[in-house]
Amino acid sequence: MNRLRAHAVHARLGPRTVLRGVDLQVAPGQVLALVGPNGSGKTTLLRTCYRALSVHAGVITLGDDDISTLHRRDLARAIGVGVQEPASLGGLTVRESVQLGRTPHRRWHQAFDAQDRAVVTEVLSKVGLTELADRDLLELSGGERQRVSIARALAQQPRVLLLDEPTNHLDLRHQLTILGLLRELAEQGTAILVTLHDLSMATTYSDQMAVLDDGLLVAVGTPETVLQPDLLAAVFGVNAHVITEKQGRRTLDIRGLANA
Ligand SMILES: Nc1ncnc2c1ncn2[C@@H]1O[C@H](COP(=O)(O)OP(=O)(O)OP(=O)(O)O)[C@@H](O)[C@H]1O
Repeated sequence: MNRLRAHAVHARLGPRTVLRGVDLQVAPGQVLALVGPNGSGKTTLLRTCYRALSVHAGVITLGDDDISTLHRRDLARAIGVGVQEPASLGGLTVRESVQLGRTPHRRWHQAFDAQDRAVVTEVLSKVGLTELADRDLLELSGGERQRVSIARALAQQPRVLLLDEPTNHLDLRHQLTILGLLRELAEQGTAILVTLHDLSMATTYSDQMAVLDDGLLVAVGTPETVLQPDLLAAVFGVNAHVITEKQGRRTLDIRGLANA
């Protein structure tokens, strides 16, 4: 029902074909990390998944529904999106901005109620923004803005969460907080598709990884099956391998550049 799936998706930006037949699915309870070099098409794939960009060919489905046929409000209720905040977005406080995540749950002109406010307060606390709740967005650092964007998506309480580089600009403590939150949400049944540049974090925190290279999906599976040394060298140009500890925890041991 809440499975998000890309079927043979092609996407174009201007004259360029950026996605070339991508098949991918993320199920409830799963964190799927989408990784790949700069320009491989990660953001583009994410954008097709929340209809910010139309597919050139193929289809994106949520359960049995083609997302292009869903009413905007139904799509917004089902899919939460956290992307980089534009720096110039001011005139709202952090709390007001996060509260906008509740909009799909309200009728037209219906005021936010006590439940909305409780959700917002909880989410602000989870991402460490309680102290900044009344600050104008213009007065935030890059990492703080990033957490506002994530908080707004979480306040939506979506069944599917799409996040583009959520750990960008975040200090290590906040990176671990956010990735821990994603694990918590997945355990509660949310389907999570997240783009990450940090392969180590992706290895440790995801259930599944998908590797995009020049618009093609070249591998999908658990981090240890996907991140084979040959793939890490060919796609990312690094000499690295996954270590699985006895307790099942995975880490990526990065030795350096592949040809060094
Ligand atoms: N407006 C545009 N017109 C034409 N090509 C574009 C446009 N925006 C991006 N591209 C190209 O599309 C390709 C995919 O870009 P995309 O942003 O999806 O990659 P990405 O994997 O998210 O990259 P990064 O890791 O650098 O964020 C890149 O080759 C990029 O140069």
